[in-house]
Amino acid sequence: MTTAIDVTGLRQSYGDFEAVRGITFDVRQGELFALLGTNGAGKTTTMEVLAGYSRPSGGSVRVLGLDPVKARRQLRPRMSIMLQEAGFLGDLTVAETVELWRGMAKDAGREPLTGNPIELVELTSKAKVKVKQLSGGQKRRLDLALAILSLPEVLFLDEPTTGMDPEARQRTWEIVRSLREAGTTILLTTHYLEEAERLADRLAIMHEGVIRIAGTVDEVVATSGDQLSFRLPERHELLPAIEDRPPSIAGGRAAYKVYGSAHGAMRELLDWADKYQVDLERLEVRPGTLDDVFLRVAKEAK
Ligand SMILES: Nc1ncnc2c1ncn2[C@@H]1O[C@H](COP(=O)(O)OP(=O)(O)OP(=O)(O)O)[C@@H](O)[C@H]1O
Repeated sequence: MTTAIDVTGLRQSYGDFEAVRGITFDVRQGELFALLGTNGAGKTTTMEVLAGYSRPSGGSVRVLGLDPVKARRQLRPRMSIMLQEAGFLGDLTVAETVELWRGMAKDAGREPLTGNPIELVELTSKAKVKVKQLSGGQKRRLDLALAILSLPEVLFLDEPTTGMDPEARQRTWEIVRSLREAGTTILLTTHYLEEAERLADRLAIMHEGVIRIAGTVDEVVATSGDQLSFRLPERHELLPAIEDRPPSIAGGRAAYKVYGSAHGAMRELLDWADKYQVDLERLEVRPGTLDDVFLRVAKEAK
C-alpha cells in the first residue's frame, strides 16, 4: 500500500517551547488515521506542518511524496484542510461563501464536487443567512462543506465535530466515511474517542508532544485489558490478588484489571467467594475501552 502521509522524527518549536518532540507515523493511501491526545499535546501543530503552514524545526514530513512547504502549489489542488478556526467573512451568506470558495477551488485547478455541498451538510435552510449569524455547530458544518467542495486526495480534519449536536455529528461521520470510501486519505484530530473508534483505521495518542501509543483501534484498546468488578462485599480485606494485583476499591465497588484470561480471573474470584461464602453482588466484566487507554496514557505520563 502506498504511503500518503509520512512523518519522521517531526519536531516543532514555538520559541523555546518544543510543542512536538520527535514523532513518527505514516498514513497509507485511502486510510483514516486519528490523532488523539490531551489538550496542548501538539495535534494541531502537527497538522499545520503537514498542511504546509509552517516549516518543521526538525525531522521531515511528506504529503503525497512531496514537501508541503516547498510543493505548496502542487499540493494545493490535491488536499483540503478543515482547521479549528476558519477565516470566514462574516458578512457573506452561507451560499455566497460557498460560491467564493468554489471559485477559488476552480482557480486552483480542482475538480468540483458533484452535488450541492450546502445540502450535504444540511444547511439549506441557512443558505441566505450571514455566516456571522450561524451557531458554532453550523459554522463547523460550513467548514466541512468548504473542505469538501472538491474531492481531495488528502483531507485534514482538525476537530471537525466540536460543537455539533449528536445528529449533526452522525451526519458528519457519514460524510467522512463516504469520502474515505471514495479513496480520500484522511487525518483527523478529535477529542471524541467514540468518533475515532467509529471512523479510524489506525490511531495514535499524543501527550506533551510525543506519541505514547499507536496502532489499530483493536490493538490500542487491547492494551487496556478487561475490568472485573462487583459491589464491595463484607470481609473485602480478604479479597485475593488476581494476576498479582489487589483489587482497587472505589465508590462502594471492588474492581480488578485483567490482562490475561477474564475467564480464569472470574474462576479464581468465584473460588474465593465460595470459600468465604460471600455473595458477589452486581458482578460484571467490562471490556477495556479507548477511554481507559487514553486516561492511562495521560496518567502514566505525569
Ligand atoms: N503560536 C503558538 N505560539 C506559542 N505556543 C503555541 C502556539 N501554538 C501552539 N502553542 C503551544 O503548543 C502546544 C501544542 O499546541 P497544539 O494546538 O498543537 O495542541 P493540540 O494537541 O492541538 O491541543 P488541543 O487539543 O487543546 O487543541 C501547546 O502547549 C500550545 O500552547
